[in-house]
Amino acid sequence: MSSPTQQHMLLVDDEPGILTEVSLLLASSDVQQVATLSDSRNVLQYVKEHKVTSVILDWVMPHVTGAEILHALTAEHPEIPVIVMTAMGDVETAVACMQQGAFDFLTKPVDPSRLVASVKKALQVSELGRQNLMLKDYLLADTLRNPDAFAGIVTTSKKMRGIFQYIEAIASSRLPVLITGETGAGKELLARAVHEVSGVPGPFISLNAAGLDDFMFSDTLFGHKKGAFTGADSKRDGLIAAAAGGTLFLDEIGDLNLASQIKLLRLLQEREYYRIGSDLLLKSDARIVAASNMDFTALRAAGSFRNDLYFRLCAHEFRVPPLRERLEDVGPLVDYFAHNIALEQGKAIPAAPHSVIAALAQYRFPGNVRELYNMVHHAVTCNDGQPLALSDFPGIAAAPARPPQSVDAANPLFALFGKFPTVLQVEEYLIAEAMKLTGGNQTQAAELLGLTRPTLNKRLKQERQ
Ligand SMILES: Nc1ncnc2c1ncn2[C@@H]1O[C@H](COP(=O)(O)OP(=O)(O)OP(=O)(O)O)[C@@H](O)[C@H]1O
Repeated sequence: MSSPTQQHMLLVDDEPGILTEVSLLLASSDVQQVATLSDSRNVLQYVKEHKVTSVILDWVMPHVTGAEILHALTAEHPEIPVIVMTAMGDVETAVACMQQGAFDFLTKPVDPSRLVASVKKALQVSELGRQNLMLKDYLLADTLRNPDAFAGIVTTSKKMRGIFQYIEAIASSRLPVLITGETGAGKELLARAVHEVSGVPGPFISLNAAGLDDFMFSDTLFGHKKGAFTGADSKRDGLIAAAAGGTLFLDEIGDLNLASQIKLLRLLQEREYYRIGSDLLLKSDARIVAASNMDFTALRAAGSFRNDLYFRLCAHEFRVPPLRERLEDVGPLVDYFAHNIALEQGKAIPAAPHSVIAALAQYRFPGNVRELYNMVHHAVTCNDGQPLALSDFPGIAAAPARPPQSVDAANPLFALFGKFPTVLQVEEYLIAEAMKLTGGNQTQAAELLGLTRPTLNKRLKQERQ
């Protein structure tokens, strides 16, 4: 696990030898910022004056005992996990510690790997607690600390606003982020916002994993040594090296083959990798942000995505809602796109009448914001500065003046589409449902739909354009 930022451990023991031994052990295990105190009388004052994220506490000490300190800490700072360390390995002491709210109980001499595991867990819990608090503050205050990072994302949706706040809450964490959501919904745009908000000095580097076999993935991500294979005339640094100090965005991660998944898991766990053909172990500090439009529950159940990799990737996770779940964004997005496209084409900026927006809001947008952009591009290109008209949007029907009642209400098609759908709309709906049901597996989806895989693939590509 990569260490969370802003960690600050406090180690309390009256034996200086133990303080040195444990500090060295933690430093060699990537746990930085460990303060030590040998006089238990100073502990509570220290915690008051410093932002301590976790405490390791000796139980038997002169002056103030571990039990007294634990009691005070759990009462005044319940957010700080306390690990108790004692030579008294009896069950009664262990039970007393845990009942008083200790996070963990270790007996001396302490097993180093057990101690490191416990400390890392405590820091993780403390970090999650801190993020929860920040999240709560943000949600209650409804303000953004870094609005510029979201400037290019047009939205008036509360759901999207909640995502912006979540991104700010996890800004200082270096743990991976998993972004899910349908194609064209804005995952990459939000991944860039994660990068911007985190304020890291390095670049945002993007790699699309779709269609890459294990060799291509490894070569692109990790690079190769000169002479590693026929044609490797010179050394190549991979994208992970280019992302040093920054963010590596792995798009379409659900498509990654199983062999590459193992290599990515190693990178996430150890933050280490090898170039192809090289024995030299290299380190990476890039933050990983991954995205996919697939359903991970289905992929994991089918065995095509490793559980351990999934749990590493989703240390932080959010889903971008499809456009049809935030139809309030259709109007602002049409205005924004029409404005930009008209400027690009040197035309007067066309107005978008309410009737056009209302008609668009009836549509399901399987291709989401990308599809809306393409529609507006077509409309502005065909139009000459006049207000946009429904005829500029082929396939979009006028919104009914009044919601259809009586006969229509009983018809399941109306319940699904809000109006009688076109053949094209039904087809797109069926394809989207089949893809959802099969977790994005095109072969299985084609079977369900009674199509061949190439035909389905062609239709999906047409939808995306
Ligand atoms: N809220 C938004 N405001 C402005 N532009 C947007 C917004 N959401 C998406 N876009 C634009 O729509 C297009 C698709 O967005 P993006 O590439 O981020 O989607 P995606 O979810 O990553 O898609 P895919 O799964 O196909 O990779 C991009 O051109 C992006 O700039």
